[in-house]
Amino acid sequence: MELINYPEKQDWYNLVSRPSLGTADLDEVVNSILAKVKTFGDQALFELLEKYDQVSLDSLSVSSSEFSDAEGEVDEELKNAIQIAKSNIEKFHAAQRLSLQKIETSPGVVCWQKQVPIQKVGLYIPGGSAPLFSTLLMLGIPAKLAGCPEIVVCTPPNKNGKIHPATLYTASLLGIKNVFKIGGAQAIAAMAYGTSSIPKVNKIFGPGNQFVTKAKELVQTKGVAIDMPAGPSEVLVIADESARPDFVAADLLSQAEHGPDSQVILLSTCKDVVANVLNEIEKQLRALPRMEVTQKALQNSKAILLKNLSDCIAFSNLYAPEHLILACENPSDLAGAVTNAGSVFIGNYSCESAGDYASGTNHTLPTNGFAESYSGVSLSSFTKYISFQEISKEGLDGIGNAIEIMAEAEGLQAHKNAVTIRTSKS
Ligand SMILES: NC(=O)c1ccc[n+]([C@@H]2O[C@H](COP(=O)([O-])OP(=O)(O)OC[C@H]3O[C@@H](n4cnc5c(N)ncnc54)[C@H](O)[C@@H]3O)[C@@H](O)[C@H]2O)c1
Ligand SMILES: N[C@H](CO)Cc1c[nH]c[nH+]1
Ligand SMILES: [Zn+2]
Repeated sequence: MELINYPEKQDWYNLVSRPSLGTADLDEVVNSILAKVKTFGDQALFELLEKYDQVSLDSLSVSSSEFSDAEGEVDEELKNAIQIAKSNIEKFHAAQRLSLQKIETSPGVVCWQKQVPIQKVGLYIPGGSAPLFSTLLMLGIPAKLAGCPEIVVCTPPNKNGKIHPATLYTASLLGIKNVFKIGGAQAIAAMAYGTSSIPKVNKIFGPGNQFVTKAKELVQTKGVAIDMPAGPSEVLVIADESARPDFVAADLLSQAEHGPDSQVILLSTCKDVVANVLNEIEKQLRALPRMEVTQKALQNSKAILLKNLSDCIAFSNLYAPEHLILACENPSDLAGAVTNAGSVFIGNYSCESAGDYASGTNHTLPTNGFAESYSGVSLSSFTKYISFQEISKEGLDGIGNAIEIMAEAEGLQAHKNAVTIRTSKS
């Protein structure tokens, strides 16, 4: 991790940039994948599976026997853990249901909204370097709670053409049957355009690597909605003297192990805290099975000394991290000053992994600074709000003149007439 001592505020802008894996032609590669899938459908998907996942398949869909085999392959301990996570995620997301009221804005003018589930949703479950079945809980649970009638799941198969049994067990637990063996930009293209095997959807959800994230960005301009840009994982920790260096190091490593393009940031006002955390990272890193990938992410990562905690929060708000951990003496005070972050973890015992798996919050979150303008996935991500209004004759009499004046001022006579024709003949 690069150590940076007390940078000047004008230099902060250079410090918030995220690493890229250096695929200069990313747009070109992804555009070409999208075009192939749009033109050749399933045939392109089979070819791209061979090219990028080194697997040759006859069918893209997961069969019912694969679902039942998976049930037997997941041990009871993991099933129980998944059920605990499911229960907490359900509780947190069910509480997000809104009670929408009818509002009489003027006498005789009644307006209201109805929450309607998006009819066809596509869930992308990452599986390149790790099978993230937890992501299926994070997307499948709110999709089911919202009442989305058609749920399509795409996830990359392993070299034997199989989906991880825990992913299939989780799908069964949630009552999701449409699971397809396809990953990367090609999976996003399939759900955006539809192929003979994979249905076209209205909105695509889910995190992924740079190919997946770029594909989501490109298809959203072509008629399909997306949740948000949810790319390589990141965490920013603000640690003061009360922080435990071993805990902070463990949290930084937990996000660094996601991939070489992940980034972790440590902010502190105390030299000793930074030195102790960096020592701990070295110690803990050596024991990690994904040491190599984690080390690469750490090369993109920074430990920054700042003058005071209000500078730490100001830097964090500029960085807009996917995850923010406040390992500080008075974390609640700092939490109140957060304006940009995907999800915030308060105090020494709120480890980021808790939000990844089982506390109940959603782990599909905006990265790369997009927390400035996007929220993470929630129940409302799976619904649309349709507005309704019912206006009586008296109601229109009451607001008609205002409408007529405004329409005339905009030079839109037909708009004015639609009111006048109703109100002038009474
Ligand atoms: N922001 C969030 O909410 C969040 C949540 C979970 C995971 N993540 C991130 O998701 C990512 C998962 O990435 P992953 O790679 O493990 O899995 P992935 O499923 O996103 O991508 C794997 C697919 O990428 C395609 N691919 C691989 N190399 C390619 C190439 N050279 N050209 C074109 N396509 C190629 C392959 O088809 C493969 O199936 C990680 O970066 C992780 O940090 C983010
Ligand atoms: N930290 C990831 C979001 O950036 C989510 C995840 C899933 N499994 C482990 N972690
Ligand atoms: Zn994680």
